[in-house]
Amino acid sequence: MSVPQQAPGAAPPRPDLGGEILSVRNLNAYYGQSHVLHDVSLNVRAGEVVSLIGRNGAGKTTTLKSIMGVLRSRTGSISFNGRELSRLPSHHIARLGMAWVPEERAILATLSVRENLELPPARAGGWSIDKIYQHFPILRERGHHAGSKLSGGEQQMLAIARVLRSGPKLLLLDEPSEGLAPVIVQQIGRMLETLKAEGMSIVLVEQNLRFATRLADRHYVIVNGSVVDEVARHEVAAREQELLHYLSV
Ligand SMILES: Nc1ncnc2c1ncn2[C@@H]1O[C@H](COP(=O)(O)OP(=O)(O)OP(=O)(O)O)[C@@H](O)[C@H]1O
Repeated sequence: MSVPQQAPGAAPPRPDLGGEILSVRNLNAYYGQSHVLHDVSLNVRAGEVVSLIGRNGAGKTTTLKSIMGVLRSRTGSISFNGRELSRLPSHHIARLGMAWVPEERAILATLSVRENLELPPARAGGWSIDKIYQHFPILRERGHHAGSKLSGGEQQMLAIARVLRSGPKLLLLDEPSEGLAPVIVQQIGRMLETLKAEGMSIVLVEQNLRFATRLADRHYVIVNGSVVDEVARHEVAAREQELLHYLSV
């Protein structure tokens, strides 16, 4: 697999990025006695797309779950818009403007696309259904189809669109390209590019390097529960082999 070519050092830093929206410091996380994350530190600026890349079992999903408060057995500091989250339950964290789209997508199979979109309570700043349909017309076309009748890619789009209803400031996306055909992966990529253009901040967990490098401004490499490297977008081409090595089994 090759990644998009960029001249090393050529990409300008994004002057449009805001201040730090998420700051994770020395995060340690546990499943029972099992110590899975070791002093993970990372940060995200407003409007930035940051990827977490690494092999199966590296700790990417656990990092998202810990940030979102779904996994409570953790230590360290997680600051979101300057607010410390590490003692808050996940529903409180969601109300502060963070949204998690898990790998399993969790859309409701018996409800239609529209009903799935109507289910989350619309909050101030949340996307209206019209805005969602305008940006992602495939969901309008499928509006009356049951969740179970959607393709994997459409389910993924619906799962992402649904969380926009609550007006999140930061999206945590767990392997949105997982299990999808290349042409569908491109559709999801376009959807995320649209969100990026709208100024959304995103943490993207990926094993698909091509997909991650297309979207992300920076990459954190996770190996055995630790962040071992950080690679900026403009360094990707020069460090492609290293990145591929991190992901190879
Ligand atoms: N519920 C759980 N109970 C115990 N151990 C777990 C649990 N979930 C994950 N683990 C272990 O924690 C480690 C990190 O898993 P995690 O799911 O975060 O990895 P990942 O990088 O997201 O990889 P994948 O793409 O396979 O999900 C792995 O060793 C995994 O076996």
